[in-house]
Amino acid sequence: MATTLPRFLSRRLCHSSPLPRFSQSIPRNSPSPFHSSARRSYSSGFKDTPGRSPFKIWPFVAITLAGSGAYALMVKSRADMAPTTEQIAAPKKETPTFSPTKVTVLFVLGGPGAGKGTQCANLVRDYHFTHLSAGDLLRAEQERPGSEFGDLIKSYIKDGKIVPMEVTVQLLENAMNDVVTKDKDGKGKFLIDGFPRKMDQALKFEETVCPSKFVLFFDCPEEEMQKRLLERGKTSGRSDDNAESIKKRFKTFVETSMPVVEYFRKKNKVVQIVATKTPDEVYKETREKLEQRLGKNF
Ligand SMILES: Nc1ncnc2c1ncn2[C@@H]1O[C@H](COP(=O)(O)OP(=O)(O)O)[C@@H](O)[C@H]1O
Ligand SMILES: O=c1ccn([C@@H]2O[C@H](COP(=O)(O)OP(=O)(O)O)[C@@H](O)[C@H]2O)c(=O)[nH]1
Repeated sequence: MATTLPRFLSRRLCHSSPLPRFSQSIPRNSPSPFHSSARRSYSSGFKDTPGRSPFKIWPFVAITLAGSGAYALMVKSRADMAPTTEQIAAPKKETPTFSPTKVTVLFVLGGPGAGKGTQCANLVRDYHFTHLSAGDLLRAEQERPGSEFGDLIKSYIKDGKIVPMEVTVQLLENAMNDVVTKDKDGKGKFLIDGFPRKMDQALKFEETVCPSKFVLFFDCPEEEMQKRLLERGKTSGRSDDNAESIKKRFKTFVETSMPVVEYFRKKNKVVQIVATKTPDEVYKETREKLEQRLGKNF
C-alpha cells in the first residue's frame, strides 16, 4: 500500500491538468498555425493560385494528428498505469484478518462533537474495550517522523474530508493486530470510534479486517455539536476545531457518513443513543442499550 498510494494520488493530479502539455506550451498570443495565417494560406493557396499545391496544409495536419495521437497515448498510458482501488489496497483476501468469533468490533458513529470519544472512555473503563479512534490514529500518523502520508492527512483533516480509506483501514488493522497478537487466546474487543465514515471504508473493513457486531450511533443536532466543538477548540489544539473546518465537517458528515449509518440501519445493526443530554445521562442510555444487545457479560 505504502508504495502504490502516491501513484493513485498522482493520477488525480494529472487529471486536474486542463490542457495537453504541447498546447500549454504555445503562448496565448503567438500566431497559431491553426487559426489566422494557416486558414488564410489554405483558402488563398487553394482557390486563388491555381498551380500552387493545396497540400501545403499537410504539415499542419500532420502536426495536429501527431500531437493529438501523442496526447491520446499519454492519457491512455496514464490511465493504464493508474491502479484501481483494489490494486492500491492490500491484495484481496478470501477472508477477513480477524474472525468475529474471537474479535468483537463495535463501530462508534455520530457527528463531529457528538460525544463519541467521551462515551468510549466510559465504556473502556467499565467493559475493558480497546478504544481505537480513527481520527487519533490519523493524527498520530500525521506526526510520525518520516510518514509519507503526513501532509496528505493534514490537509484532509483541515478540510473535513475523509482520508483515502487505504490509509485508515491499514492503521486500524495494525492497531488491532498489536492487541490481538498479545492476547494469549488471540481475542480482542474493540470500539472503533469515528469509523467508518464513508461507504467504501465500511465495505473494505468488513471484507478484509473484521465484520462488525453493530454500530453505536450518537445522535446530536448540529447546533449542539458546534457549541461543543468550539468549546473543545479552545484547548484541543486541533486544526479542525474552528468554525470554518467545522462547517466542512458537518457537510461531510451529512453527505458521506450518514449514508453509512443508514446502510447499517437497514441491516438492523444500529443502536441509536440520544446524545444531547448530560454525559452521565448519555452514558446511562448507552450502557442499557449495549447490555440489551450483548447481554451483561460481554
Ligand atoms: N453529553 C455532553 N454534553 C456536553 N458536552 C459534551 C457531552 N459529551 C461530550 N461533551 C464535550 O463535547 C466535546 C466533544 O466531545 P467528544 O467526546 O470529543 O466528541 P467526538 O469524539 O464525537 O468528537 C468535548 O469537549 C466533550 O467534553
Ligand atoms: O475514518 C476516518 C476518521 C477520521 N478522518 C478524519 O479525521 C477527522 C477528525 O475525526 P475525529 O473522529 O477525530 O473527530 P470528530 O470529527 O469526530 O470530532 C475527520 O474530520 C476526517 O478528516 C478520516 O479521514 N477518516
